[in-house]
Amino acid sequence: MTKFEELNISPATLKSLKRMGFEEATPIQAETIPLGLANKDLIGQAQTGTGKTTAFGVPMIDTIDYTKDIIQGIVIAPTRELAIQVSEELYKIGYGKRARVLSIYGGQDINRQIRALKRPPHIIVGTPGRLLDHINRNTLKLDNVRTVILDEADEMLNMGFIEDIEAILAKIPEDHQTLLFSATMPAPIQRMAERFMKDPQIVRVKTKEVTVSLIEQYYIEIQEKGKFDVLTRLLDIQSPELAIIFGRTKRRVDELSEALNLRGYNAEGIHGDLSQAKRLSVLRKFKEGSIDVLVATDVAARGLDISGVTHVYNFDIPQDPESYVHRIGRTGRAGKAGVAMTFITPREKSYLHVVEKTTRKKMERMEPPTLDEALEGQQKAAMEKIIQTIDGNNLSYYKQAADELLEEHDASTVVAAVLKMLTKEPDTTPVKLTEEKPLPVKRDRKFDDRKRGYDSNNRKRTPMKSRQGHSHGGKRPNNSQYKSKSNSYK
Ligand SMILES: Nc1ncnc2c1ncn2[C@@H]1O[C@H](COP(=O)(O)OP(=O)(O)OP(=O)(O)O)[C@@H](O)[C@H]1O
Ligand SMILES: [Mg+2]
Repeated sequence: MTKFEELNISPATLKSLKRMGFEEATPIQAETIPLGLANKDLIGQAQTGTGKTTAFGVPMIDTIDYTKDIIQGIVIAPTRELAIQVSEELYKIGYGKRARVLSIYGGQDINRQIRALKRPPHIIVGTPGRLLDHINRNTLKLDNVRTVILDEADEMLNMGFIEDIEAILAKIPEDHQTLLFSATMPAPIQRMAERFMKDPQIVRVKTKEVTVSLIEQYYIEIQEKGKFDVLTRLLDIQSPELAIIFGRTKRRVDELSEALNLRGYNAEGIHGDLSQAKRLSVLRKFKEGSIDVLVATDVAARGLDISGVTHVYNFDIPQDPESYVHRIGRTGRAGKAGVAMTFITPREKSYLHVVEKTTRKKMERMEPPTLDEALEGQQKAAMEKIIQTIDGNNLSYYKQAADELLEEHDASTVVAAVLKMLTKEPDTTPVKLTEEKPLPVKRDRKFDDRKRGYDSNNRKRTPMKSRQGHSHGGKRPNNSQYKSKSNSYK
């Protein structure tokens, strides 16, 4: 492990990092911070949740001239929520230096942004479209920018933002430094990226696997029709602290979150058709834990860092393997463990293989839990609740009533009744879920799948042809498989 003190970081920034509670640099930080400080162009690839934001944030913060109120650094990110999150992290890293960081993104009042830009920040963080909008209105001047960061670079290039990015880069002086970061960097995208870099250093943290080893990965082969009941059983058995469920389309996300609410789960959806205010409020509630299930399209797949996400469910398998890597990477962050479950319809089996080939890791097959197993899981959760309440040791007020009950019934009957009350029995409230058509059968990965059909929010995948098949035997779930372990950076 490398100490931040060994990396040539300024004392003010070292202090900020301490304040953030970071003790040692993660491998990607140890490798890229010195290169970034030495003004090198670089491509940094490391697994999800391993601290890439700080890896690019520290050199950016430490190479700015704070005597000047001009924009010297720009970070481009694919989604609004990510732009906000990155700007917050940069603010924390730059706290010691009193760095001023501003995020500008679509869906927010442009006049407010224009007013904020009147006193230029040191660093601007934004989404490509809105940045370009300001450039075209002449409200954003980038002539003094010397560091450009593309976070989730592969996603932005893949999503067809290359022209926007090139138009932004055209407004920045030639001799700027460019840093690209992502957990995934497919070769064709990397070649495309290198077009606008100078002799980039490529830093790949050497690990066997693309995904984080602390994430247990399972798949369940299941017919489209059976997905929802199995999902609710899994939620009951696994009782995640916070869970993210990814669906393929916006309609899917709406229907799923409504269905989950009907069955008594505390869920809300997030996707690109919601107002920005709604997107932010859903995310805030999820972070605070006032909702514990977030249903999302891939708009939430990249970069978002929400502590407490113990489980990720791919209700629909993603269309490309990179998306899988990022989706499941919303759990298992910063040394914590996580569980990822992926539903695969028999027709979509080929996608499983494509994902496994890319991640170089096999997902473990799991049989859908039965109703009995779900009930057992519920009972176990109820028992845990009772034990926690006993440990809380605040029971004196209830003792007399307890003694009265015990005079008339034996102890095990009383406890059984309490368990029954605390157990959520199977709920068969009807829900509406439009069947999603399976993805087209995939033979090999040739990048033809890259021409994805995005809507105006650059999110929606083109719906494809459909068929269903059969499922067969495999491993049965048991509760121990579902538990997350906690761990720290080694
Ligand atoms: N040196 C460190 N020590 C401890 N925690 C850290 C350190 N660096 C970053 N973290 C924390 O790790 C978490 C993940 O960081 P970050 O979001 O930068 O990951 P990432 O590599 O960008 O992931 P993704 O690929 O999903 O975008 C954050 O909560 C961050 O605060
Ligand atoms: Mg990141």
